[in-house]
Amino acid sequence: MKNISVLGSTGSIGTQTLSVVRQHRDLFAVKALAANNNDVLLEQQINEFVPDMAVLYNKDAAARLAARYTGPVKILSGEEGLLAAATGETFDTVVTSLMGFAGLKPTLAAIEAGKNIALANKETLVVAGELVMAMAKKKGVDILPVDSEHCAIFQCLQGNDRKTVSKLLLTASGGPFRGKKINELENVSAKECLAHPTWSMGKKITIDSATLVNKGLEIIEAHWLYDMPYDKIQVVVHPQSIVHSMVEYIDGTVIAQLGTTDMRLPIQYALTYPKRVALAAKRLDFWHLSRLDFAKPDTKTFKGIDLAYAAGQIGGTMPCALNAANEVAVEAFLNGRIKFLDIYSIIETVMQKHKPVYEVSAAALFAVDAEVRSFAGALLKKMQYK
Ligand SMILES: NC(=O)C1=CN([C@@H]2O[C@H](COP(=O)(O)OP(=O)(O)OC[C@H]3O[C@@H](n4cnc5c(N)ncnc54)[C@H](OP(=O)(O)O)[C@@H]3O)[C@@H](O)[C@H]2O)C=CC1
Ligand SMILES: CC(=O)[C@@H](O)[C@H](O)COP(=O)(O)O
Ligand SMILES: [Mn+2]
Repeated sequence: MKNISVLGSTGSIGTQTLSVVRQHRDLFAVKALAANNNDVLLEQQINEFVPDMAVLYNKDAAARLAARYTGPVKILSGEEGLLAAATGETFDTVVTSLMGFAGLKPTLAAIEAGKNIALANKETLVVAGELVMAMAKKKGVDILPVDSEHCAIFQCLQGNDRKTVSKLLLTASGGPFRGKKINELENVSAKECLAHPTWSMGKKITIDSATLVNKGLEIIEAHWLYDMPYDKIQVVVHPQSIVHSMVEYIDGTVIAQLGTTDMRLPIQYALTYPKRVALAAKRLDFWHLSRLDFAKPDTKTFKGIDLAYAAGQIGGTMPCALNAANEVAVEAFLNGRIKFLDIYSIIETVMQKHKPVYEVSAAALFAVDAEVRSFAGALLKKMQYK
């Protein structure tokens, strides 16, 4: 039996993690749940899974829940609660399915407490990859990738000598605007951006897919997870999202992992590795799969990939600055305060201004994140349209 904590249980990855648990009550027990605001869904999850503790980061939401809940589960709130849900004694694995930089502190705390990490929160590795991987190694804990591309690569690497890898090939759907040119992107709406062609996901990552910043974040994530230099990580546009990623070896062999667009597959693999267990879900039907297409990404129009390569290669705290700028810009875009292409301008301006620090401690990262948010907030005031 694997005892798990799910941070971000009410979100896209969190709810799909619980769907995996529902299929395998004999394999998994949920010991902690954490979310931010959604007290109604969290209460349903508490009643269904009866964990030891449930956390709402937002104290008002936690107070709402505590006022009506009369059962046995301990209700906690705020950062203290979130850290308890990352480090509690009754679970050994933490699924980090929170969105954004908010995932860093609980992930570091979970690793420090010796928990294995099923990592969905890619921002953690983007901002603190070196720190997180070193800490995990020191503590002897596993960082198991949930992100579909990284889970695919993880599967393609099984049984082969890492020294014989020549290239990681990260596939990208290309997002809802694949094939469009800059002038066609100027006035796209948040609604159009949120219509991802192949995946159903939370809002922030869906906007990141439209800008291809998601693929940029995934390049940095792959760099740290697989200790791979940036010039050996290549992005390939694959609009069908069936090949989830590939590994090329020194003899020219390419191993790919294929599957449907169902995140329960990588979530489950991260939770059962090294075992594979059944998953009741749709299968690929190769008789009716008419084609698989591959192409070079248009990095001039969709600058997310090159911005991330630049941030990764500069190193130090530059990826942290890129991430904070992107989080501020995406939120502003979703709130109708800026236009789609402004997301790139905000990231570029922040990266031009940021002086990276190369002693990357957790404290340095929190300082950079706060500083960039404040600077990007000021930029927004100058450029917002309403
Ligand atoms: N969705 C997907 O298919 C994929 C997602 N990922 C990554 O997984 C992560 C989660 O994405 P996704 O599930 O789409 O995001 P969602 O926005 O759907 O869900 C985010 C979850 O995090 C919770 N949350 C946010 N902030 C806090 C906080 N401070 N404390 C506690 N809980 C918090 C939210 O709670 P509430 O509901 O109460 O607001 C919600 O449960 C991201 O890093 C994303 O990049 C990676 C690959 C695929
Ligand atoms: C499901 C998943 O892992 C997402 O990160 C997905 O890859 C997004 O699709 P894009 O390829 O459009 O970024
Ligand atoms: Mn992905």
